[in-house]
Amino acid sequence: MRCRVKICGITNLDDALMACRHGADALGFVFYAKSPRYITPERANAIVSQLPPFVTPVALFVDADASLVDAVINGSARWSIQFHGNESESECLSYQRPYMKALRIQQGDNVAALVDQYPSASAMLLDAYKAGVPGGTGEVFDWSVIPALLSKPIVLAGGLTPYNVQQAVQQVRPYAVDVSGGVELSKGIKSELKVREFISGAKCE
Ligand SMILES: O=C(O)c1ccccc1NCC(=O)[C@H](O)[C@H](O)COP(=O)(O)O
Repeated sequence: MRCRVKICGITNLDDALMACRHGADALGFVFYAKSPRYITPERANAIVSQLPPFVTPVALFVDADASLVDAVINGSARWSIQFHGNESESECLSYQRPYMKALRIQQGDNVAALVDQYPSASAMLLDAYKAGVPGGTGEVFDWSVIPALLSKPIVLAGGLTPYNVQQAVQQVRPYAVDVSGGVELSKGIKSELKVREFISGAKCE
């Protein structure tokens, strides 16, 4: 089964359409004000309204107020959600949208038990842990801590690049891979060459 690709931290229409042209399956939009990839709900919904079909926009939050989540998802029925903070399953479920829950993995974590805490999630995103940095760290975690069989599709994230994504896919066999910093020219601005190479490397059988 081919590995799907989410390009995260989209901040402008040109990068969104470029990623779609190269085969991105999902685009991530960061609604966390401290991130250099932060985008307003209005700008994100303007981009989403111009996306081609068969690409999923993913709204990314870190322990956000319901008012912010609603301001984003009420702008389009296409939104899927990624909860990247300490959100409980009941909070994630309350928005009645398909969602992924991100887990920031540390050595010694019982990954299977953490995944099982979100039975209603459509997938679990496994990311690197860095104290004080909720995501977009650019750091890889030890993929060997990921059990071969888990109760949910896995989206692998954290420090992926065009140079390590093929190894990541072959070792972990995730449902999808996710990248933000590894395909950028600068924070929030994507490199077409890196995006093209990343997607090519991720989707090779
Ligand atoms: O991308 C961000 O700036 C970010 C900030 C705060 C919370 C989450 C964030 N990104 C979430 C993602 O899904 C990233 O793609 C993921 O953390 C991997 O980032 P990177 O290591 O830069 O590829």
